[in-house]
Amino acid sequence: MESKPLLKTETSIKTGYPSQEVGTFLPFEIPQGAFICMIGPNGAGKSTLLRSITGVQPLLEGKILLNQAPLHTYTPKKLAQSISMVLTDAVAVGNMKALEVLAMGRYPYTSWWGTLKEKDHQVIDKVVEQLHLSDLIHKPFYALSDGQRQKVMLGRALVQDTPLIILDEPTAHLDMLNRIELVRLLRKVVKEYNKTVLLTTHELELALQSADYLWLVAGGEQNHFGQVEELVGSGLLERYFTSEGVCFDRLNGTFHFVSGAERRKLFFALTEKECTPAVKLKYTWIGRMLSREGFQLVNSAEKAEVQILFNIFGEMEVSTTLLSEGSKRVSSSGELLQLLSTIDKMS
Ligand SMILES: Nc1ncnc2c1ncn2[C@@H]1O[C@H](COP(=O)(O)OP(=O)(O)OP(=O)(O)O)[C@@H](O)[C@H]1O
Repeated sequence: MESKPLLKTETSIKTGYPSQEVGTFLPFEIPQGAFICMIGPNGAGKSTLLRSITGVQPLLEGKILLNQAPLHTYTPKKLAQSISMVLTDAVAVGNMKALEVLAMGRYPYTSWWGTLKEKDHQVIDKVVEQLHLSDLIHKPFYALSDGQRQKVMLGRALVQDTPLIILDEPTAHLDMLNRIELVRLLRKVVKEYNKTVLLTTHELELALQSADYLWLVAGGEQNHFGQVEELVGSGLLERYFTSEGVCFDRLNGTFHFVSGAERRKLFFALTEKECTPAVKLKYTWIGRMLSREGFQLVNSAEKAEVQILFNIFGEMEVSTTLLSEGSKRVSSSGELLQLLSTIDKMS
């Protein structure tokens, strides 16, 4: 049996401010137990939509239902028991210990005095165990690293024990390993505890690899919500990001950033089909680097202004009529980029 949606709209909604309309969103349904990544360019309206979903910014049109009830009918306490928010900005908590920051997550359940009961301590202890926070909780919050703080803030959201957890750019200050660790943790929260996690990110590949649903927020009417496979399959992602100066490789699920400046067409090929895996690997990654740098890789030498032949020793013969000597040999990606940049300046 289909479970009831956690969050839904019955009609289109409009987000924005009295001074400015920001976005229109077609009716959507967000299920319980889903991992959703919201992506889109700066200023497109992601934070505004999050503010509307958390009840901070009233909608200009339409209404959002949270567990079947309109959001505006929720008391602040009931809302805090339903939605938790993890912000990237530094939180002002003075000299508080990490444990005290965690415990703040229980405020929607405590009395006016904030006294914790047995049940509150049990919830906190469980989260400390789940997130392996025991080494951190007795340290002052300000003395933690960005990654450790992020983990404690996620812990606070879990302590708040809400069906919906919203995170605004949670990976912004994290290194690669901590980003992967955080995403793994969030997916665990979704799958094991049936929470719905909604986060904003500018890391498209990370979103594609981890999300069940994507929310593309491009502003105005250009907003789409759907399962990752649906959005990729329909070509929407490709169209959407091509216009943003990014090429999307549908098969690999990877993005190539296209530089604004027009760069040359290159024919980049292996001289021999049979070569060692190490040479193939170097060839593949140099090809990716060239795309990333904004060169257009074409599949025939006739269409290209520069030809780069990659031999079995990992060396590259760069030929173009623009070079006085006709061709030049380079062996590293750095040398290749330098030569291509020199060629760029030649016409
Ligand atoms: N309090 C406000 N009053 C009026 N307009 C606002 C307010 N806050 C944001 N805006 C405007 O709303 C639009 C959307 O901003 P929003 O912060 O939602 O974008 P965003 O997608 O979250 O951007 P980013 O990726 O840079 O965080 C922008 O044009 C912004 O200037």
